Amino acid sequence: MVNWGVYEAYRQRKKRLTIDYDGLTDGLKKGIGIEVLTGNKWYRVPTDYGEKVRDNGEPINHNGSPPRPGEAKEPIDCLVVACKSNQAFNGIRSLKSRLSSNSTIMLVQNGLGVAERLNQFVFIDPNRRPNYLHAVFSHGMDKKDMYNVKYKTLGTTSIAPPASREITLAKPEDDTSWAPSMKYLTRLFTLTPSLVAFANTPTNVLMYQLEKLAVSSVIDPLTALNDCRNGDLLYVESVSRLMRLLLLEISRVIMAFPELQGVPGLEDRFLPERLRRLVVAEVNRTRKNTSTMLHDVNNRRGTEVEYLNGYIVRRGEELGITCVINYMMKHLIHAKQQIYNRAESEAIPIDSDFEMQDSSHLTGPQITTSLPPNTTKARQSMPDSSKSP
Ligand SMILES: CC(C)(CO)[C@@H](O)C(=O)[O-]
Repeated sequence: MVNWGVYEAYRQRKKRLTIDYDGLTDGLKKGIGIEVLTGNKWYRVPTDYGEKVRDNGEPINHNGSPPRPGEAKEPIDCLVVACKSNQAFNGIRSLKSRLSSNSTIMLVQNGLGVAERLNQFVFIDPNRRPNYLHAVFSHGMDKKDMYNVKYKTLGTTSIAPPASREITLAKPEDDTSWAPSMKYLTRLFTLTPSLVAFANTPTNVLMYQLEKLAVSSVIDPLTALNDCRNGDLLYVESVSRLMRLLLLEISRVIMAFPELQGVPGLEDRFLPERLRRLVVAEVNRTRKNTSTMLHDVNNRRGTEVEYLNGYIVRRGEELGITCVINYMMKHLIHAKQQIYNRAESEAIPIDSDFEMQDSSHLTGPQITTSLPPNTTKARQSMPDSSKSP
């Protein structure tokens, strides 16, 4: 958990994580080991920590020495990271000393480019780098509160290692080079019925991820900039025009990806018009919702924009394709955050340790932690995304 406030909310909820399936609640009550992040260190929380009574009402006698959290240092074999891309980068960075070339990190995000940036800035030595798996989740869920989700529509979980950027047309995709922790994690997922998980090919998983990225790269910044619900984007002529321009660039970049060359049906699948239909379907499906980027901007948190539009801009640059509309979107989001922060520079609510540790320039405006408790100050955001974290 990313701070003690999050742990306290979990404790108040009687340590229950619940999934609501059509009114039937599946509560997971016990046996979950919890670690909490504080000052860039993870602490393992003893089961009785902060408790005076057991679940059955019996008082707990700590014999004068209540259990205290100790720093968690054990190596991690398998790590599943299902938070937003900017948080994933910072969270994994804080676990660096516990991850090795025997570990596997499963990344489950709408944004792309987390593994690349981890390799560039955190796991710089290729021989000591953990393995990665990507997972794409298509189950429909609604978050009711922090520990309670409602399961809405059946989907699947598709898993694969990252696709290679080298052109490997004739090379079959096999698992002979998979580390034991990659095989273990994949088996664990595929043997869990409710996840409907299966091992897929790297290119198939990448294409699912790119569809999600295209959809989020349109809906998230447009709703965050217009401060509106997803459904408000429909039937607005100026929005439709912007949507088409964004998707023209996104489609062009994706079709030039070296790792997708030769994939049958690529041109049809990533045609701007097909992507537009995906966006409109998602806007309709989530029309009453506010997007995560709008939430983040309004709550003065870092956003995923560098892993959505920013990813397209960076991949476009590598391929010689200039993406001015996506570049403008990401800078409009950064600008909005910087303007908010400057206006409130003496009173930014700090919402979590996680964000405070987010020293990444990727997430826009930053908050310094070296000030006295009641004084906060806007951090300067770096002018561009692609230098150092
Ligand atoms: C807009 C969205 C619903 C697309 O799936 C998602 O990216 C979100 O909530 O930000």
